[in-house]
Amino acid sequence: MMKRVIWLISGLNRRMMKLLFALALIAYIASVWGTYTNMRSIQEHGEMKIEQRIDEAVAPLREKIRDLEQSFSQKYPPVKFLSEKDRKRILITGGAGFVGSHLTDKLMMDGHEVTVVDNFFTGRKRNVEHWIGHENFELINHDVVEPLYIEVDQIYHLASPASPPNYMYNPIKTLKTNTIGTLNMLGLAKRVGARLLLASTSEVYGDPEVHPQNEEYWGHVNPIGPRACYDEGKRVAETMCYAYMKQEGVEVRVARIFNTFGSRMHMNDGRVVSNFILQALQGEPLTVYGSGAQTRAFQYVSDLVNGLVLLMNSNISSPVNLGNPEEHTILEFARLIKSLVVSRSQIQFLPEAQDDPQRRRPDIRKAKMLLGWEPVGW
Ligand SMILES: O=c1ccn([C@@H]2O[C@H](COP(=O)(O)OP(=O)(O)O[C@H]3OC[C@@H](O)[C@H](O)[C@H]3O)[C@@H](O)[C@H]2O)c(=O)[nH]1
Repeated sequence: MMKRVIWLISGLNRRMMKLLFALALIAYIASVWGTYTNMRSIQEHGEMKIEQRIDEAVAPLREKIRDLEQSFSQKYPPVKFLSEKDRKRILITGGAGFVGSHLTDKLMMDGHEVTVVDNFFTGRKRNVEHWIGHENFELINHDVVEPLYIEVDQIYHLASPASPPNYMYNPIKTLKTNTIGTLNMLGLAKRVGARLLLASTSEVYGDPEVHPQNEEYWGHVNPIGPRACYDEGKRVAETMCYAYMKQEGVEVRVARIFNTFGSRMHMNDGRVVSNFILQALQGEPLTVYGSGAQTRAFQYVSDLVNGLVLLMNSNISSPVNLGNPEEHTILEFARLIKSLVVSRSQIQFLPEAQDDPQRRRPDIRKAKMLLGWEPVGW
């Protein structure tokens, strides 16, 4: 009996022990789970706080980005919509230069796709920066002395330094640009079937013996003088155009550009208009080379750009003068600029520049008759 009782008690004890052990285990698991969930909630709370702080810090940045995005989409000058059939793919070599950048503006605003190629020797990114990012615009840092492989319908070949101090600074480079560069662009025109317009110059007439200069005149150029790198470079560039036209059937247009002025001429350009304006504004002497009796006629850049576009889209393959026929002496220009700026500057006479053309005035009857173009001034 006693044994049975002891066995019962010990049996009960074993069950109790098991029960107690199970309860202890559950209590332990519950406490571990409790601590875990507690820690998680603290962590989640912390994370929420951090996220909130990040949100607070980023909010003004997000606003700035939104403002910037809005300003990006509004910053371009207005561009016409052209249908696929009318929209052309146009390459402008030297498109970041003085004339090139104004031409870029016109063709972009007319709704075309414009690719500007420039080596930034005299051109400046600033001149076309207002188009950067526009879907119709592309800017390529490239020297035309190297071949270029792109698909285009029209090529305005303007790449070359144009101011006498600039083109004389590195005559070999000027020659390479106007010879190899022009060959490369004519090769491109031939490959892709594009029409090419060459920006030639009144300098092909040299120091002219015919006045005013018409397109029939062959010119009077010193082939070994300091200006020859540009004058002869442009003359042979014209020769190349007509060789490609005759031999390869390339469509060419040749604009003989006379003296031009306007915005985006660089302060250090060295040509007479920018020199005189800068000198007059700074109260420095206006530097007249020689007696000042040599003559020029100046057209405003917007007139020139209109003429270039008209010529490109015409059927005139022979050279066309683009310039303003209103001729004045350089001394008259010096006096005019001095009075317009209301400057106290003196006029200083410096030695005459070698081979400086003495008289220059375009005969623009051809442009008037065939393009309906004449300068309207500024
Ligand atoms: O400070 C100056 C600068 C120039 N000049 C004179 O002003 C006249 C015009 O000189 P520019 O340098 O402006 O231009 P140029 O007419 O000599 O050459 C220009 O011709 C036509 C274009 O193709 C080119 O842009 C450029 O070569 C020249 O007689 C020159 O000697 C001055 O008297 N003072």
